[in-house]
Amino acid sequence: MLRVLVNGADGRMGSQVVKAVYEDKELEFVGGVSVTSIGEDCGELAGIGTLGIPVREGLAKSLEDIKPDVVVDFTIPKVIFDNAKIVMEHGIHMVVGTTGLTASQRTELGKIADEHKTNIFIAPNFSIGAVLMMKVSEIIAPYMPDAEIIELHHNNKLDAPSGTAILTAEKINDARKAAHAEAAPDKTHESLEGARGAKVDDIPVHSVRLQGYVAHQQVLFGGYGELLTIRHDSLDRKSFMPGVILAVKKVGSHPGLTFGLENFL
Ligand SMILES: NC(=O)C1=CN([C@@H]2O[C@H](COP(=O)(O)OP(=O)(O)OC[C@H]3O[C@@H](n4cnc5c(N)ncnc54)[C@H](OP(=O)(O)O)[C@@H]3O)[C@@H](O)[C@H]2O)C=CC1
Ligand SMILES: O=C(O)C1=N[C@H](C(=O)O)C[C@H](O)C1
Repeated sequence: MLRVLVNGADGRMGSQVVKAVYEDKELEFVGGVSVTSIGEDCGELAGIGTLGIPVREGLAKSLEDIKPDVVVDFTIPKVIFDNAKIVMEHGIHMVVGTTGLTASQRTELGKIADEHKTNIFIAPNFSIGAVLMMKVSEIIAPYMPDAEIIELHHNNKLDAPSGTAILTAEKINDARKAAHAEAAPDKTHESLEGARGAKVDDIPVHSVRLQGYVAHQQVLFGGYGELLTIRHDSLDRKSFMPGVILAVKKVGSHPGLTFGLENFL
């Protein structure tokens, strides 16, 4: 049995992960940590006890007390780098779903993993449909290099653009560069700043935040007299759980840093 601790256990994603770990016969849920609460062996999922200590200290203390095999983190972009560092310094494997890590932070975390002979897996999106949306976009990009991304999320999301949109744009950019394919120049002058979205590389990304959405993305490719649109919708956070559970089971056998769920499929 792999012993799993969930950081951000009472969040929208963390609470789903707690349930998914509970329900898996090969995994043991050994504790949950969040800002307001920290506890061991949450018999009743909602009843995590409070220690009343700062969350950073709370994470370190729970690692020392509980000694999990794997920590899954779904917290907030501001703290994820520190969280991952603390976990790996304790020699524990880490699965990161929290968005916001830059490429250089990921590289640094990879080095820390190597130093401590522990493994870290990071994925901006754990849903199979989103992974396929990115894969298909990579395949299309050399043939239709003009692309824009619209990502649509619930209004409580803290970051924009989404981690998925950034990774999709990077993959499209890499694929069109490798094929020496170029997008048409953008001739538009913005009379209102931001009208053309944010640019990841040269790819415009538009972020929508509205109550009612969960997690959605459209990748729009334009061609000569034609359009191709790829759309993915996560309608329920359960869509991320098979990917999270797979990562928890595989992280121990993949040394150092692994980035992206496609590496485990
Ligand atoms: N990779 C993927 O497939 C997915 C990634 N995400 C990403 O996961 C992250 C979490 O999303 P979501 O569950 O919706 O967010 P929530 O706001 O619902 O949950 C955040 C959790 O983090 C805790 N938290 C808040 N501040 C801190 C802090 N300073 N230190 C430690 N923990 C803290 C909260 O504790 P408390 O409740 O006590 O305040 C809560 O448990 C986001 O970055 C999001 O983009 C989301 C969906 C899928
Ligand atoms: O905050 C969310 O909800 C999500 N965040 C991830 C992202 O930023 O890409 C994954 C998914 O889109 C849901």
